[in-house]
Formats: sequence, structure tokens, C-alpha cells
Amino acid sequence: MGKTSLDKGKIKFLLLEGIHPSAVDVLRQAGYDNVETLSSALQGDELKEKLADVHFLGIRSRTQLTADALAAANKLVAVGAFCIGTNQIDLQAARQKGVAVFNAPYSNTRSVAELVLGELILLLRGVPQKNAAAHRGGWLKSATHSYETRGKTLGIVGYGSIGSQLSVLAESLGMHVIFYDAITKLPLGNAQQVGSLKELLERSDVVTLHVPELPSTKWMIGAKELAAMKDGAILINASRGTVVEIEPLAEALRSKKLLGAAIDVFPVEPKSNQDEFVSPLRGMDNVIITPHIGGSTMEAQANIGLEVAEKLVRYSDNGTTTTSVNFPEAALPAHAGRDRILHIHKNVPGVMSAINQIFSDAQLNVAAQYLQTDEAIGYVVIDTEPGGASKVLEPLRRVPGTIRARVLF
Ligand SMILES: NC(=O)C1=CN([C@@H]2O[C@H](COP(=O)(O)OP(=O)(O)OC[C@H]3O[C@@H](n4cnc5c(N)ncnc54)[C@H](O)[C@@H]3O)[C@@H](O)[C@H]2O)C=CC1
Ligand SMILES: O=C(O)CCC(=O)C(=O)O
Repeated sequence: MGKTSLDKGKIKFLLLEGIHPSAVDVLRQAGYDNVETLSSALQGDELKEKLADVHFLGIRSRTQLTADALAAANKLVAVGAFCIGTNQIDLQAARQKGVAVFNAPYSNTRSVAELVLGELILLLRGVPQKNAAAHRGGWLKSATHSYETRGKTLGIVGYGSIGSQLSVLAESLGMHVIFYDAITKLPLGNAQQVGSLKELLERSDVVTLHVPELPSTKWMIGAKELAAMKDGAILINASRGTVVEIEPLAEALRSKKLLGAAIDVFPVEPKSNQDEFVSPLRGMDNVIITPHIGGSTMEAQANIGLEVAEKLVRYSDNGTTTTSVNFPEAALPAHAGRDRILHIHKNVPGVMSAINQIFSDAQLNVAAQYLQTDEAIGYVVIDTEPGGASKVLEPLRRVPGTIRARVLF
């Protein structure tokens, strides 16, 4: 009986952007030794060339996995986004190619919330400008525009994992928390949901943004929204660079409409630590600028490495897609003593009957079958007798509508 699955040693993993070594440890322990790691992101043709023989790809936020890049990745089985955001990946194109995408939705939540909390305390005290002046030999000892957090109103836009965790931390400082979200959310502690972004902007001393990059959040904060904020308020953005228009923000800071800002994410970010950071905010003492490090703590990165690598191993070892962000979710039992075949297809009528007919024609018993679908694709996993996969794999690949069929190791 011919062997139809790829040996683990031949399954190639490429991990970009300095993903934490905890990921490699997980992969090696699971028997995957063919792992290449790079400390930087790849772009354009360089990325496409590398992707040609890769089965599993790991990235963070810098690598743009466009439809064009995915078109060059003919062996790609799954992508691990070792972060929360997946806006850098064309999720639809990946799905249509049968490539499952996984992320780490919670591992750096606390890190972002803590950074924002620290920044709002420093900004309310005017520390960034006092610190900058002192480095130049100045001495700004003054209480003017210096405030405690206690009793101030924190406005959180996007009350998801990060926003709600920040809410709890801020209340412990005695802040009054209000939030705006696209959907109704359970308020934690004494926080209150408000009905509009405008109301939140008008009432908050500090506004902080924790929404994903979506068409509905693009340039959510521009000149009109900045004008609606309280005089002397503070803006913090550690979500995505497309949420805030930078030129109007710079103007609001220059005119002293805003007391200060902390910005971690930018519409255009340097591709590597060697590239120059260009922004109208450069040189403004009342702005804390950080290089997209909201989630960059040792704890978060180690946890993300484990979490995402484990998801990739589970998918590779037994086909489980639970928590995938673009794929039908299937939680599968072990398949010891059986051949397991994965068939990913367009969700059109007739595919399942064609698949079952192939097993019937080959006189192969189906030991177990699991099917999950979404509006675009179907994901069926079939267990059969040892050696059975080689009898049906090629006919399965010829079923009209098939995107990909393969046998697990
Ligand atoms: N700076 C950094 O290093 C990091 C940045 N992030 C960014 O933070 C974002 C938020 O992370 P989580 O809290 O984990 O996400 P989440 O998905 O748990 O929460 C997002 C919230 O935003 C709300 N939302 C979506 N569209 C909205 C709209 N148009 N108006 C108002 N609310 C809207 C959602 O309903 C949800 O409650 C991520 O998508 C990512 O882009 C995440 C981690 C690290
Ligand atoms: O650490 C990174 O590369 C990206 C962090 C981030 O923005 C995210 O998790 O969405």
C-alpha cells in the first residue's frame, strides 16, 4: 500500500518576525524538526519565494499575507498569526485556498492593558514633556495640568478582551469608566456603556481605543471626533494605525486642544527596526510614541509562542481547527490505528455524495466522518482502515469543487 502522508520531518515550518522560541520547542516536541526561523518580516517577491515550499507559516503583525502572496504558497496548509490581530492576512483568500488561520486571541491582552494604564497615569501628570525637557537640561517643576487619575472619566472604545480588562484595572485606581462598543456588552464593575461615540468623546478625560481594524473602524477618530473631545483631554491608541488620522491629531496637540497622547500603532510603520520611523508626531514632547509594542512583553510572547504552535500542531497531527479565525471549526478525537483524510471543498451541492460514492466504490469502510461547513467551504474529515487512504486519495482530489485533500501523518 503506497504511503500518502508526508513524513513529519518533511513538513516545513517557517516562523518570521522573531517569534518566541517557545514555539519551536512545542514544534520539536511534537516531532516537527524542519523549522526555519527569521527575526524579520518578509515582503514582496522575497516572501513569495520563501512561501513556495512552506507547509506552515508563522507571522506577527508586519508580514502582509495578501491574496497575491498566498497565490505563491501552493503547499501552505495553515498560518499561525502569533498575535491578536489578523488584519494583515487576507482571510478570505486563505480560506478559498484551503489554508486555515489561527491566532492567539488572549495571550497579550494584559500586556496592552498595563501599557495603556501606565501611559494614562504618566500623561495625566505631564511626565512625557517634563522628562523630555529635563533631558535637554530643563526643569519643569509645576503642578499646572498635572492630575490624579482618581475621579477622572476613562472612555474605552471597543469593550472586548483588552478594553474590558483595562476597565477593571482603571476602576481599581478610582477612575469612572464609560465605554462605547458596536454591540451591547456586559459592563464590568461600575462601568457604563454609552450609546454613541460622540457621547463618549464629550464626557471622557482620557479616550483609549481598543477596536480591531475593520471598515467600520477606519479613520474612526478624525478632525470632527477630536473636536468633540473635552478641552485638555488625552487620546491613547494601541489598537491599529488606521483607526486615528494622524495629521488632525498632530494639529489638536499643537493647538493644545489635547493635553497629550500615547500612540503605539501608525498608518505606516517601519518594516524593520533598521528602517526610519516617519510621523508628524515626531518631536512632540507631549506624545508618548512606542513602536507597536503593546503586546511585546516576555510573558505575552512566550505564551503566544506556546498557544499558536500548539494550535498548528493539533491541526497538523489530527485536523482539529477549533478557534480558527477563517475555517469551519472541528474538534476531532485521536485517530490511532486509522488513516485520517482531510477534504476541503467549496460548499456546493453534490460534493459529499461524490465523496461517499468513492468510499463505496473502493469498498472501504468509513470508520468515522466529521463535517463542518460555513457559507463558503466544507471541511470533512474521514477515518478509514489503515492503508485505505491510498485507495481513495486521488479520486477524492478529482471531485468537482475540491480545494484540497490530504492524509494526516
Ligand atoms: N498594540 C498592540 O501591540 C496590540 C494591538 N491589538 C489590537 O487591539 C485590538 C483589540 O483587541 P481585543 O480587545 O483582543 O479584541 P476584541 O475582539 O476582544 O474586542 C474588540 C471590540 O471592539 C468592538 N468593535 C468592533 N467594531 C467596532 C466599532 N466599529 N465600534 C465600536 N466597537 C467596535 C467589538 O465589538 C469588540 O467588543 C485587536 O484587534 C488588535 O488590532 C491587540 C494586541 C496587541
Ligand atoms: O506583537 C506583534 O507583532 C503584534 C501585536 C498586535 O498588534 C496584535 O496582537 O494584534
